[in-house]
Amino acid sequence: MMSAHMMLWQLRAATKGSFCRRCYRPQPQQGPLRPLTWSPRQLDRKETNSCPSATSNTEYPRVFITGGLGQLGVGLAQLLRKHFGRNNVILSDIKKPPDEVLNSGPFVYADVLDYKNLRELVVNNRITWLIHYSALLSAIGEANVTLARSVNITGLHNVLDIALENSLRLFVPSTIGAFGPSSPRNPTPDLCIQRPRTIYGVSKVHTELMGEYYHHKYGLDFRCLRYPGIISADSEPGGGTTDYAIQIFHDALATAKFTCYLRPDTRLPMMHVRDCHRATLEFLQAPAERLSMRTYNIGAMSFTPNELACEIRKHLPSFEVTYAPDAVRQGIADSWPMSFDDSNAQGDWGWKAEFQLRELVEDMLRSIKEQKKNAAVS
Ligand SMILES: NC(=O)c1ccc[n+]([C@@H]2O[C@H](COP(=O)([O-])OP(=O)(O)OC[C@H]3O[C@@H](n4cnc5c(N)ncnc54)[C@H](O)[C@@H]3O)[C@@H](O)[C@H]2O)c1
Ligand SMILES: C[C@@H](O)[C@H](N)C(=O)O
Repeated sequence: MMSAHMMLWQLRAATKGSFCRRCYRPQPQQGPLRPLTWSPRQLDRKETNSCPSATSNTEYPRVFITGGLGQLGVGLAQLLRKHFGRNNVILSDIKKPPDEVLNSGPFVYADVLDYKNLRELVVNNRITWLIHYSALLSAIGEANVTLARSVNITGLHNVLDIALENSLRLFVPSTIGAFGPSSPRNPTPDLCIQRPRTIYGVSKVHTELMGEYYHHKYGLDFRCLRYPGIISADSEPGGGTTDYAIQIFHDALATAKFTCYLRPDTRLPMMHVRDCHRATLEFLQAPAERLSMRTYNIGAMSFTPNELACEIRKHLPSFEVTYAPDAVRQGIADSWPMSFDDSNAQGDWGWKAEFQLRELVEDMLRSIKEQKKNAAVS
């Protein structure tokens, strides 16, 4: 049985092209829309799950972030709230939020494997943009393939269906990990062979292809950026291969010693977290006609552990690094791009990173020192 809302959506999509998410006026068609043939999932319980802010300003997008308590979600929510208003950005996760997150704006529990709950949240909070951050990253995914397959693939299917049914703009990040040993590695272009050897990479190629398929078949406004390794001072990394490039700063300041699980010459693309958040916002705001693709590489810099250590030594001359490569993470890193070609993102929607290695190191050391000082005071 098809819900009335879904039938209406199908009828509109089939007969008139896509519609404005707020006023339902017809919009220029972005791709060939065809009648749907699959059975939508049904809503069979009362929808009560809404945030107190569900009736706030409708001029701005209403944003919902899944997996928002990881390394990237809180910072992105902060930036989006500056632009769209505190109550127009709802963070969600399956973890308990710290006080400062609860006090900074709406937060709700949402498991991306619970389709009905997620749909209820999207409907009751009149969401227009969905940012899907829930995932198990590369190293932790290899340690738990079944869970990674479930969260990264089944979770994505739920999100895709909900985005389609509710005409959302859907952003899902991909990664340098979506490439593999047979991809060109230096630099890696947007379009090339992708045969990753991790469940994380496989799930992200699946994301890219499913999102693009829904875009071309049904007109879903799917947008995807392949992030490099993201470096941030104020949040813990979530079990990736690029995490060394965060831990190194904490250890450098704490003990002036660091043991690196990658070889000194392992080159990987990296990006400062503020560039990552800005890229995400700019890409989400880019007019559809400027996007010649739906999945873009974004780049900033590329360095090895040895180059990073040398840059840190300019500030902390006694800093020592020893190398003890870990077979799993070294194997993953050796199969990933060494640098990213992001010329399409630059040309289509004006992407340009602000942080290079020097600025990144200065900012990380300053931010961590400041955190330590604040912690000592409180
Ligand atoms: N951090 C990076 O360097 C990086 C690089 C490339 C791409 N990305 C992508 O960006 C996104 C965010 O990355 P991150 O570093 O914040 O990840 P993270 O691992 O730090 O956070 C992921 C979050 O997902 C949540 N989660 C797990 N299972 C869930 C479920 N069933 N339902 C809802 N939430 C669930 C976790 O609790 C966690 O808070 C991911 O999709 C990741 O693949 C990150
Ligand atoms: C690169 C990225 O996807 C993540 N930081 C990882 O290493 O798994």
